Amino acid sequence: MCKAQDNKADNPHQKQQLSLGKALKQLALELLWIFITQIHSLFDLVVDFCFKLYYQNKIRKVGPIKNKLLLESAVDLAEKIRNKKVTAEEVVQSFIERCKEVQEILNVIVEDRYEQAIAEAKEVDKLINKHPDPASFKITKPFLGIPFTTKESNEAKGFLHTMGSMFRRDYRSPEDATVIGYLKSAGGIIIAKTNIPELNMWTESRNNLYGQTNNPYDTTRTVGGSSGGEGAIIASCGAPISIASDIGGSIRMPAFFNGVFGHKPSEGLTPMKGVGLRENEYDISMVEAGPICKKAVDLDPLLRVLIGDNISKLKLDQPVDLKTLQIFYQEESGDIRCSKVSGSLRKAMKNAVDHFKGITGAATKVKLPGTEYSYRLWRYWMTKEVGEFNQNITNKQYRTTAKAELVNLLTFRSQLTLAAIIKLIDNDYLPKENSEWAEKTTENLKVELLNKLGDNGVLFYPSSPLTAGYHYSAYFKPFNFGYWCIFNVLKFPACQVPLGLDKNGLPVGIQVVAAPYQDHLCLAVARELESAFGGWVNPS
Ligand SMILES: CCCCCCCC/C=C\CCCCCCCC(N)=O
Repeated sequence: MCKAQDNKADNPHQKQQLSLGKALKQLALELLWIFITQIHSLFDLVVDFCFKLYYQNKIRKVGPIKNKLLLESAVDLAEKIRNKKVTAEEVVQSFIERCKEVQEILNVIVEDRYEQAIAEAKEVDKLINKHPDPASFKITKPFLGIPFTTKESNEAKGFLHTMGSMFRRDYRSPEDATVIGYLKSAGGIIIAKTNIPELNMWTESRNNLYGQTNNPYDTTRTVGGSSGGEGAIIASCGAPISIASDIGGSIRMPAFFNGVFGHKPSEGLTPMKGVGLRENEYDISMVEAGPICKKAVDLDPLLRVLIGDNISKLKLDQPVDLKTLQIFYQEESGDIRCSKVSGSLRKAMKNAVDHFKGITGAATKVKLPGTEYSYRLWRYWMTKEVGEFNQNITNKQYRTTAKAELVNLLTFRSQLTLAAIIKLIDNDYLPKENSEWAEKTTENLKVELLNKLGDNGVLFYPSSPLTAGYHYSAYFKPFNFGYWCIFNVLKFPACQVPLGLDKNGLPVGIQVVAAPYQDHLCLAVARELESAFGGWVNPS
């Protein structure tokens, strides 16, 4: 038998037939792939057309910015406050006024503490006036007098912490999440909390307590999730900086849909107590807290604050020579569940790649093995996270099921959002992922990407196949968030970088990914892309 096979392989005619068979199989697979993506694109077009019909003439935009302070970076504002060129009170008051102005259109703030924030700003001004060396606050309190917001799911003392769930509607936080405490210690003044999806588990920020948040570039569009309120408030200049969190794209997705910067740091850097329902600081997890801001210059100082003593794990002080950077880029994940990457987002990627080719002389196109399973891999690793969704969704009052909630939904008794019920269906009815396959595929992908990036490489990866969709349209494209969640699976740092607007006036951008603990590379590239393409664009 063996001999016969050997003979077969030795025969050049047979060899030719085998390779012809292989080539035909490859061709058939490629044709099938083209067919599926075309059908998918057609489906997306039809969905989009229907939503467009429904939402036509309903677009509203946020009003113009009259106060120039709102356009500045937090770093510049903090410097001006320290130099007494402007008071903390004036800065805080300016952002509060803007929050009130945009709230009516965006429905972004879920709770505020404007009066206390102004009182705290006055105390900051007193401190600066009597201090012999206010410039020294640059080191000890780099954000002194700077207003900030955070998502509803991050605990902040005295604020509601409902997680967007009817089951927690009266729960108030007795303490700050550790990261919130860090930013307060660095001089930040919390002014408000913003909207999220129920339990942070959807790609739009809508829930039964606070309703739906609108995109400042086009109010008929989503802000993304789960830090959707943060993306919208930063883009519309209601706050200069914010603290968000990301287990499946929750920093980068809203940053992308709202045209601002957002960084998910490397694994295990930010303390997690009080972020969502977490009680421990450094459980092994895909989640990280991180900054959202409209100016790239704010990413680095804010990241330093949020990681506390873990700063020694990063090389934030190491200069980055962009000319010697190795640039890799991938154009599609290859996941047939996802929409095809749109023309405007391909163009954004090409612009970024071409710009860096001009600096480094080269950029290498890649297709990483396993990105076609992004959602399935994330789904598997979610089973290793602390807490069970079916329990958490009722605030642990009882363990619910998809079946029970579907019955409740049909009899108008459900307290849950449709998004939460979809997640229950996914948990209860779709087949579990094979652990051996998931772990091996993750490991292969990780090794492959690590080998490429080393300690001086970055990967440009699409943020998403599509720009911000119409409200509710995410139900028809639930898997597109695979483009973000794959970097939670890998636990690599990833920075969302805005690259202007498309022809519909919606933000475009890319993700910049580096190997673990090479966050400084992501941030250096983000600053370069901002200076080349303009970064955040005023939505008004
Ligand atoms: C009709 C059943 C179809 C089931 C399809 C389910 C597909 C998606 C399920 C869940 C998507 C969750 C998206 C979570 C995004 C969270 C981002 C984050 N918190 O970092």
